[in-house]
Amino acid sequence: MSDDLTTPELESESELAFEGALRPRSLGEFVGQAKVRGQLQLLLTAARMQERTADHILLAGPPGLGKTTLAMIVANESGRPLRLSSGPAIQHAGDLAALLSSLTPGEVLFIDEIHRMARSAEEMLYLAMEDFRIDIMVGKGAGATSIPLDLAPFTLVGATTRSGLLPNPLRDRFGFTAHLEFYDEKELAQVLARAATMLDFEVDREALAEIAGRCRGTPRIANRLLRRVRDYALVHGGRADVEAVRAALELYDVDELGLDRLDRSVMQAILERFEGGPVGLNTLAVSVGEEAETIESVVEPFLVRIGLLSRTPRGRVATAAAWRHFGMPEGLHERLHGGRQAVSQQPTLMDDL
Ligand SMILES: Nc1ncnc2c1ncn2[C@@H]1O[C@H](COP(=O)(O)OP(=O)(O)OP(=O)(O)O)[C@@H](O)[C@H]1O
Ligand SMILES: [Mg+2]
Repeated sequence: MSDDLTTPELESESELAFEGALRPRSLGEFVGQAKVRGQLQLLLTAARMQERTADHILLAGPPGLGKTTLAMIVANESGRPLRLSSGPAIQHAGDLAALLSSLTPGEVLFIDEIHRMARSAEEMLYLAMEDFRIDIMVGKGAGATSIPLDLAPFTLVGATTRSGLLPNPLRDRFGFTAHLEFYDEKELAQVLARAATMLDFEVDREALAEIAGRCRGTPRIANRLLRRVRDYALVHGGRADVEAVRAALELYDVDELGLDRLDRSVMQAILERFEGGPVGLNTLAVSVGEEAETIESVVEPFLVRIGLLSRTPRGRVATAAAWRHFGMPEGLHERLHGGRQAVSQQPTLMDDL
């Protein structure tokens, strides 16, 4: 399904195993994010020189950009064991107390989706991060007492796709926050070249560039598309060249901008049925037969990012780039909007096309 190919979230167990095999294991192998890599390198080196645990690290950014990978690299590079947990698994302060009190000195604790942890646990975590100490409540009501418990020093690595949802006191207790950015096409081509080598899959350089342009700035999608192209080359027995990439991805409804079927039907609805907009979210959702929530959180962010759509107070509006990409007659657009002024004039990725 095309939807599966282009969602940035992890799709299945088999994908998890596939990703595990391709994950870079050191900062040196990690492609792109030069700024974050430099910052982490410094932080880890300083900790090593002073023989202490590294500061707590928050990794923030959209799905599939390398947060889990970096957490593993932090443990690897500092030569410490890694303990994995996640926000949804910490539903009570007691869950966190059990986890924290079982850490060995210097361990790296990774809490994925940290914004989904229970409130009561968050408060316990503040103290733990700051003083390596927690207070355990014993008993109930008037007879309740708190027993302080010292913890082994540890490094917390938190990951979140929604850093805005983290309470400030928690955010402030991280010594360093890494904001991961979408990757450019050159970096994605490097991610792909590395993965192809590891998979022992021979693929033309131009073919890699062609895939890189279609993976929405996201290494996870890059690796996933590479897998489909590999299938295609295997079944059709030809070279893994640009033609094979085009044919394979056309089969899966991923176009040259990385748009999938739903992205296209949203854009086409705005252009064809609502004459380019503005159109309200709910009207739009009904017209393509999708939940408004899906359109808003899954479809629109990418369309906005690549400059096909703008969200205005009056509703969703197609940009000039959208009219060009979908091949609407220029004249029609002009007639409807009285010239280009009516639409976003911000320079976008699309303007390079
Ligand atoms: N900088 C990179 N260089 C090479 N491969 C990468 C890079 N970043 C991510 N990848 C690959 O992309 C895949 C997804 O990365 P990862 O699981 O770290 O993303 P994530 O940010 O944790 O996503 P989520 O928010 O869904 O948990 C991994 O298999 C990894 O191999
Ligand atoms: Mg992850």
